[in-house]
Amino acid sequence: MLSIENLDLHYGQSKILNAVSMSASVGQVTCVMGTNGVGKTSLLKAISGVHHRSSGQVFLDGEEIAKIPSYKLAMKGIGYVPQGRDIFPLLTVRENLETGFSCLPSGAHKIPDEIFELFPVLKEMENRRGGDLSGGQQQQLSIGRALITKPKLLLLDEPTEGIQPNIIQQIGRVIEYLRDQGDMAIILVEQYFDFAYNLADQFYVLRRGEVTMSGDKKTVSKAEMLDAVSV
Ligand SMILES: Nc1ncnc2c1ncn2[C@@H]1O[C@H](COP(=O)(O)OP(=O)(O)OP(=O)(O)O)[C@@H](O)[C@H]1O
Repeated sequence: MLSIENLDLHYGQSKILNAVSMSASVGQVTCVMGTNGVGKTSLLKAISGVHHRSSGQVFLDGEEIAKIPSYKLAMKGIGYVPQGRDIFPLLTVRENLETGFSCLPSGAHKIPDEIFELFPVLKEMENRRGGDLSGGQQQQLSIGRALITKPKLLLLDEPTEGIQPNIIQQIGRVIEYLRDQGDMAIILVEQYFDFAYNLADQFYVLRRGEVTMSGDKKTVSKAEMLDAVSV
């Protein structure tokens, strides 16, 4: 459903991604792994249209999307949970969720019960300001807000960063649930190796902006994957 071919990305004169090719399929979690600063976030920015690639092609269900602005890509089904969460601190939890309505036709402006079933704390905190939530609660809100847009491709940028273990487990269960529903592709950028390994169906390892290893979890051992990430 997502296919990337020879993607280059620059910030000014600095080349950050070099000929990256990858794909992601519906019903699978595709993990992008790598140490700090290798270009994982930049890759998600290129897919979501937040920062456009310099060359290469990105296809969503066969349509070339590399030059489409991010708000239009959100309407086409790309849900983005950015690193740092980007919650609107002065809006309530409900209002944060409702910002996702802008991607939906006016008849569909309702928060599905499923969001509160997946993240009960969002119901409890519905009228609290986003800025008053803990980091873990904000992460759940950020994922919930992306799900409101009914994505067919969900991009998650380090959802475990700075989050307490019980919420990490809960987020892991939600990712598994979404994968098993079988109607979206999930790209998970993650540095927490065990979390990523447990969830991954396929993976790509980035190093200095290049894919140095990729594979299917069925054919690559955990030790091989860990070696590739740690180099
Ligand atoms: N807006 C920007 N302008 C210039 N350089 C940038 C910008 N954003 C990121 N970079 C640089 O691009 C490189 C890749 O950054 P990126 O955030 O994509 O890496 P990352 O793998 O996601 O790292 P981390 O795990 O630390 O988030 C880094 O060297 C970073 O300093």
